Amino acid sequence: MPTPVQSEALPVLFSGRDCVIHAQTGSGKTLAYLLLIFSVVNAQRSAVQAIIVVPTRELGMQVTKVARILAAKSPELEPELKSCTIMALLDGGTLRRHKSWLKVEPPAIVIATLGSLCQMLDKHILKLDAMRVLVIDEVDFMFNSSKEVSSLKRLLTNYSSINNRQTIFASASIPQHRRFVYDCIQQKWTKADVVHVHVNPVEPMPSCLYHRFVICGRTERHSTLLHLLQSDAPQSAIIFVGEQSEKSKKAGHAPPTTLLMESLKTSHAGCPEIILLEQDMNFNQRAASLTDVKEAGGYLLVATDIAARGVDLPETTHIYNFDLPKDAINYLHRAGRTGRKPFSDSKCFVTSIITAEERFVLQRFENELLFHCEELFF
Ligand SMILES: Nc1ncnc2c1ncn2[C@@H]1O[C@H](COP(=O)(O)OP(=O)(O)OP(=O)(O)O)[C@@H](O)[C@H]1O
Repeated sequence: MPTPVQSEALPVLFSGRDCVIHAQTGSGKTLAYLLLIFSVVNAQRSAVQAIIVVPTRELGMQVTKVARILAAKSPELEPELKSCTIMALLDGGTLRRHKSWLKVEPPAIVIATLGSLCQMLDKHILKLDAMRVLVIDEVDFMFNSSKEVSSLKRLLTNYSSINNRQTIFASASIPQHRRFVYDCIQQKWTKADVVHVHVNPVEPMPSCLYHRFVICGRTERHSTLLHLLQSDAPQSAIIFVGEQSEKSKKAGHAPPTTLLMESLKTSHAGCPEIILLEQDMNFNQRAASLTDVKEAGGYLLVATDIAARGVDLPETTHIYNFDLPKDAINYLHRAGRTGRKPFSDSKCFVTSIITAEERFVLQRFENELLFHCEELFF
C-alpha cells in the first residue's frame, strides 16, 4: 500500500518528469525513487544507468540494502536473466576494488557519496553516458554543505546534462522551496517542467510525534536524562549530543559523548544496550555500531548529528536532545528518527533537555516548525 508521498510522487516520476520530492521524515521517499529507478534500468545492460547521491556513508549503506532487496529476483522465475547489479561507492570504502569493478563490468545502479563519486568521474573511471536517472537525497543538506556544494553543481551541470537524465531531489526539509525550485530551473539543475511534490506542507513533522522539554541547570543534565530514562523506560531510544567544540578539544577535555556514555553505563544498569555513533569514529566502528543497533533487542544509541539525516531505525520510540540542535531544520531531522512506521499511529516522544535561557530557542523552533512542546516537571 503506497504512503501518501508515494501516491503523489509515483505518477510524476513514471511520467518521466523531473521532481522535487518534499515530504515528512519517515514517509517513504526512498522507495518512491527506487521504484522509478527499477522501472527504468535494464539489468542486462552493463552500464551505469542510475546514480543516487547521499550525504553520509551510513545513509548510503541503508539505501543500498533496500535497493538490493528490491533487486533480488527469484531465480526460478527467469533463470536466464541476471539480476540488477548495485554498487555502493561510499567514503571509506575500498576504492581500488570499485575501480576494477567499474572498468570490467559497470553496475546498473550506483549509490554514492559525492566525494567518492567525483573522484571516479574526475579520473574517467566512471562514465555517465548511459545515466538515465540521477537522485540527490537530502538535497538541502548537500546544497548547504560548503564541502559538497561545488562538486554537486559540477555533477548537475558539467558531468551530465538535464536533457539526458531524469533528475530527482528528495528531502523532508527544503527551506525557501519556491526559491529552490526557481533556482533548479534557472541554473539548469532540472528541466523547466520540474514538479514540486510537497506532501502535507502545513505539518512539517509527523503527527504521531509528541514533543516535550525539561528545564534544568547545566550541571544537572546527566541526572535529568537518567531520571527521564527511568520514567519513560524506552525500549529503543536515540540520545543526540552536540559535537565537541574546537576550544574544548584543544583544552584536552573528554568529548561530551564519552562523558555521557560513562555516566549511562555506571548509572543506568539493566537498560537496553548502550551504543555510540559519532563522526570521530572510524568507518568500521561506525558500521559496527549500526549493526549492533539493528541486532539488539533494544538500544540506547548515543549519537551526534551524523545519525540525524535519513537513518532508518523504525523501532526507535524516543528521541532525547541532550543538547539542543543548532537550528529548526536539525530539530526536524533528529525528531524524525522516530515515528518511522508509515501506517502506525502509536505515539513517539521527542524530549529536549534545556536550560532556562534556552527556552526561547526552542520556542523559535516551535514557531518555525508549527509544533507545540509541553513542559515536564520532576
Ligand atoms: N508503502 C510502505 N508501506 C509500509 N512501510 C513503508 C512503505 N514505504 C516505506 N516504508 C517504510 O517506512 C520507513 C521510512 O521510509 P524512508 O526511509 O524511505 O523514509 P524517508 O521519507 O526517506 O525519511 P527521511 O526523510 O527521514 O530520510 C522505512 O522503514 C520503510 O521501510
